[in-house]
Amino acid sequence: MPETASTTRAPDALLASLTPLLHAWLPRQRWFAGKGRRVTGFTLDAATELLPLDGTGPGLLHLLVRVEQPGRPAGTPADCYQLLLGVRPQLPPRLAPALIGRLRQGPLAGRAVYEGLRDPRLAGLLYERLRSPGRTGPLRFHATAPLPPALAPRMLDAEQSNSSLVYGDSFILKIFRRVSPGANPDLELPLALAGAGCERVPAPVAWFETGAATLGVLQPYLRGSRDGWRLALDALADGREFTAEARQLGRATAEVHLALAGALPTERLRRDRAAHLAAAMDARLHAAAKAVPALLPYVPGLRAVLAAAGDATGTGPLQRIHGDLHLGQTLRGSDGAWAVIDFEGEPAKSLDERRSPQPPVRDIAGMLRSFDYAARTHRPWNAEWAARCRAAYCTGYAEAAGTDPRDHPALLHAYETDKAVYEVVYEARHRPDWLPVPMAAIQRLAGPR
Ligand SMILES: Nc1ncnc2c1ncn2[C@@H]1O[C@H](COP(=O)(O)OP(=O)(O)O)[C@@H](O)[C@H]1O
Ligand SMILES: O=P(O)(O)O[C@H]1O[C@H](CO)[C@@H](O[C@H]2O[C@H](CO)[C@@H](O)[C@H](O)[C@H]2O)[C@H](O)[C@H]1O
Repeated sequence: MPETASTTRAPDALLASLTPLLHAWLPRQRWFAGKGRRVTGFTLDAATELLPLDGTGPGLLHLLVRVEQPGRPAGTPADCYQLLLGVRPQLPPRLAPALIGRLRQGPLAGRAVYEGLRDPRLAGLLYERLRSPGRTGPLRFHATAPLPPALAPRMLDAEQSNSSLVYGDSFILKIFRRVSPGANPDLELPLALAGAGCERVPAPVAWFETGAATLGVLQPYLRGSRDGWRLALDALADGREFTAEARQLGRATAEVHLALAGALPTERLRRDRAAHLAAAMDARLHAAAKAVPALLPYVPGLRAVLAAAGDATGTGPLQRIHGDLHLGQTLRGSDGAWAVIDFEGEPAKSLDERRSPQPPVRDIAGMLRSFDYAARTHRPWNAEWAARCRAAYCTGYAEAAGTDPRDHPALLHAYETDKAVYEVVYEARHRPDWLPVPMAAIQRLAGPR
């Protein structure tokens, strides 16, 4: 498809009219990463009309908006978010829950602005755009193979860091919400794994980007699969073991690690790099204790545990990893095979940090924490259930990778601690009711005070 110049006219006037609506709506979105800090203003990086706004039918406006908030470290840009806004003269009743507000000024005054992804007509248009590679204004669309036409869209209602649309139960499109310059690992790693013939990860079939940042990825939808978190909770509720599944999951993790190490550059873990990793954990702990003072009494005990990462040399090379592995990032198909999804890494970390080679034990620690999470959210608490899952997972990993993470217990503890610290901040920001879950781990990992 030839390039179509669809950058919106009068972007400043448009932003001025949208500003009051965004002030009220954006901070309430689950995917808004700047929670707890005031929003002081917006600036536009790009505004693209994927469907004209001034017609009698719906318009689709693609925005990359920077959100100004106080407390940003000097020299770092404001966070940039991707928005897909529907604009209609009248909003049909079925779209009422998607309403963001009505424009009060400017040439489009009176029109309703709404979450465009909730409108099947606009979500369908986005899919059709992905089917025909090419450019629209600053947006570039790519596809690896021809895609079937006209698949009915539905937006997922999962509590997510991004937003996803399922098309006809055949494909799932993830729209990244906070976007940063650089290849998003959620496109980069699945593409590399597909190239390496690893079948544990759904291979991207289309994506769009700006040349600087990845904006969305379309992958096959694993119909009939269930995620590991749900399956683990069901097993707990039914009083069932989950060790066979955990062991298979350990194998799947090892296969993904081996494929990533084969497909992308690795680094030898030298003493200075290990010291740097330990210092970064220490810095994260201090930042976390500042953000969540409940951590403060545990800081001395936790620091001692984290220091072990400084002696990590001799535990294998650094490599690209998943970066935020937990049960919710795994899907078990009807054939019993595990798949791994969402290679974006921890949403709060910078893209550079998420793309840097890491010890694979970080992922293992993430999954071990997840078994603990599942057991902790179930009543009565069943610590032994989690311990058996954790052991089975490590056994499975060792069978496929040839190295057992339990051979380096101090390192494993350090990474579990780092993950639990991350979780404390994550829960305090996003789900305060869940804070006791990682705090229980913090108490255990910090040892007696
Ligand atoms: N390929 C897929 N097949 C089936 N379901 C999927 C697939 N990819 C993601 N999902 C579902 O979508 C949800 C959100 O996807 P995820 O990549 O974890 O997004 P986020 O980064 O926003 O958390 C997952 O919990 C999963 O249930
Ligand atoms: O899936 P995301 O990339 O959005 O990851 C974030 O949200 C997760 C919660 O949805 C969070 O995971 C934590 O809670 C899970 C249970 O809901 C648990 O299985 C994980 O072990 C625990 O870390 C994840 O940390 C966060 O980055």
